[in-house]
Amino acid sequence: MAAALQTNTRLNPINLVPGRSLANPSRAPCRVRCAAASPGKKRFNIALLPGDGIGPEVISVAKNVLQQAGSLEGLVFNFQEMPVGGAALDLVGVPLPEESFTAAKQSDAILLGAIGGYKWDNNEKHLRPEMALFYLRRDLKVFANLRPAIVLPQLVDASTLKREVAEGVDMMIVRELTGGIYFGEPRGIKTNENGEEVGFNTEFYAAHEIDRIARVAFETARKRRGKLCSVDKANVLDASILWRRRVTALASEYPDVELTHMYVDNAAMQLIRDPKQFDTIVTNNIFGDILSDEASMITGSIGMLPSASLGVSGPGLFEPIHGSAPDIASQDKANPLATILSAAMLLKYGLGEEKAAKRIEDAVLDTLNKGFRTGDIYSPGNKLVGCKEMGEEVLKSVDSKVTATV
Ligand SMILES: NC(=O)C1=CN([C@@H]2O[C@H](COP(=O)(O)OP(=O)(O)OC[C@H]3O[C@@H](n4cnc5c(N)ncnc54)[C@H](O)[C@@H]3O)[C@@H](O)[C@H]2O)C=CC1
Ligand SMILES: CC(C)CC(=O)C(=O)O
Ligand SMILES: [Mg+2]
Repeated sequence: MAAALQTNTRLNPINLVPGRSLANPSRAPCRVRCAAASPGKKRFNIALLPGDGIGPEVISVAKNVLQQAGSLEGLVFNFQEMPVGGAALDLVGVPLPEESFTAAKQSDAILLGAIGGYKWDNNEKHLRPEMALFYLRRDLKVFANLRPAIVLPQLVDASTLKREVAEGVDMMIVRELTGGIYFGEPRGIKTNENGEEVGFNTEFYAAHEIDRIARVAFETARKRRGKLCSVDKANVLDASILWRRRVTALASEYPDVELTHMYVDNAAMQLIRDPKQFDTIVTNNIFGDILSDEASMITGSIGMLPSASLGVSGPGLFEPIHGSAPDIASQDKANPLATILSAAMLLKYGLGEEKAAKRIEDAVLDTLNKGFRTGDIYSPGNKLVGCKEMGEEVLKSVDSKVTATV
């Protein structure tokens, strides 16, 4: 049963392992010093950014799982919890306080819940909670966002697609995260010469931004099934024309990877028609945002999809792909598995601690095997649990695995 998630463990993307950064030498001495203080132990600083809505609920659960899996592998975590998003706005009036950013930047890895909520929806743009996400991603320079979408055998029936269409789906969406229309200039709302208000954004990509995400995607595909589909809108968008040209030019460096191109509207359709045709997808910021939400439903729920955001140096940012789900916040209904699996990605991609990551992945599968389900992935015959209980069950599975092997 572990096979489905293990597929994931083959995905170590090139040398994008932030925990090994030479550009942040402060971390290496810490590990040496702490290892000396407690022999056999490695110590890591983890920034926890719970955020809003269901964010604090899923982070609290994932933190315990991370701590437990780590401790079984001799890892000691020093957690520093900081406010971001609406929580920070309420506390100090800005979505990303300097102290929160500094704590994140100086950490070995960051685990984030989710940001946003009705309360702040009418704030001016620079005072919207979501700006914290954009500042974090931009200023941490985490341009490569890996979003694995795997239909676990235990959850085939939770998929909204027919069993024969969903079963066996295992894809990796490589989303460009720090460019494109979410960051492009000019943008704004202004009044035009006719006195009418106009809103505008700019889809902007420089060649180097396309090349670096394409390389991550080629390397990722190379370690998987060797198939890369680049998704764009090159029939109408200039930025996509450049995107396709640059990705195509790089293909000769990866002769072992089969490159195809697809327009995003077709890709949205093909994901539902025949998702198994996809192995690795590379796409821009906005298309990756949308297609990964779509892909999540193939796996059963948006509450199942983790993500890793990586740059060439500095800490990685790990978060579920879902938002703050204000409609179910504070009701103990959230599925924490996406965040728990993000913690596994943190261990694997952020800290290079694959064994601890596998403990979490196995524990998630074990918990699902035992039939525990939150409402979003529930099907008759299983045991309906809330966020906390799901977390407790995963924790028990992390522990029982140890008991079994001792
Ligand atoms: N990374 C982040 O922090 C993100 C933040 N947002 C923000 O979150 C807020 C809500 O946005 P929505 O568009 O409603 O997207 P959302 O992802 O928060 O929720 C969409 C739907 O999925 C459900 N859902 C999400 N996560 C779930 C989980 N773990 N377990 C069970 N059900 C879950 C929600 O209940 C809702 O019905 C907004 O303020 C938005 O800007 C949205 C997406 C990402
Ligand atoms: C605030 C949103 C753009 C964040 C989001 O939806 C995402 O990164 O998936
Ligand atoms: Mg999104």
